[in-house]
Amino acid sequence: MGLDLSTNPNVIVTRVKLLSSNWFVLRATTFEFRHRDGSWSTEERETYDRGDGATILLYDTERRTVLLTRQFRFPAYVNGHADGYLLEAPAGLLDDDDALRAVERETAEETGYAVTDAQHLFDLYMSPGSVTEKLHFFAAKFSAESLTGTGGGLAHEGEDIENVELGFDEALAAIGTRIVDAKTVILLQWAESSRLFG
Ligand SMILES: Nc1nc2c(ncn2[C@@H]2O[C@H](COP(=O)(O)OP(=O)(O)O[C@H]3O[C@H](CO)[C@@H](O)[C@H](O)[C@@H]3O)[C@@H](O)[C@H]2O)c(=O)[nH]1
Ligand SMILES: [Mg+2]
Repeated sequence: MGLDLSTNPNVIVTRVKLLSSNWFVLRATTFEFRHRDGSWSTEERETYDRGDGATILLYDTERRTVLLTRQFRFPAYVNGHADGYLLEAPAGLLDDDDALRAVERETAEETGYAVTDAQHLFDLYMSPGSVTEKLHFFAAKFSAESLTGTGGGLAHEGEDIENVELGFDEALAAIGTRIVDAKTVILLQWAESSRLFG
């Protein structure tokens, strides 16, 4: 993957080396890169490819709350987050589904809520220096009537995911302290800037 890239004439991929495919795929790619002054240099970049993902802000405007999840994230733990538990908007990898279907599936798996009317917001690269993933952002209402399952995540994947309903103002105030997950911050700030809660 990568040798066939041709949409940018200033980039010629010459070598793709598979470094790991233990869980997802880590590659080292060598390419010739034409700089703005016309000179060429040889560059190498590692890319971690987990496919794309989708995430969603579940909101209840009447009760003025959002529904987040809490789960253990080893990469955050290893990088200094004391207990490794993060508050996050529900999210997951697309696998073979389109983004809307994937976000409905992940919301059900992780929270137990059935989402049918998700609004697409935008698609963003979350860590473009090293991770290929583009994340598709959505928002949808949730209510007691749409709680149809148990949530919790997939036990056979080792997931143990808890629902955490927070007041919207409390969630906004927690950005940078209790809430340090980028996709979640983006969704909360989208809700604020679009005056979702008035
Ligand atoms: N064995 C094994 N399992 C893994 C590994 N990495 C992840 N998993 C398992 O695979 C599950 C993937 O769950 P998803 O819900 O599909 O993805 P996600 O990790 O929640 O990803 C979402 O959040 C990320 C962080 O914000 C986003 O990067 C991503 O786009 C997506 O939205 C994880 O919960 C974990 O159980 C690994 O290296 N080895
Ligand atoms: Mg997930």
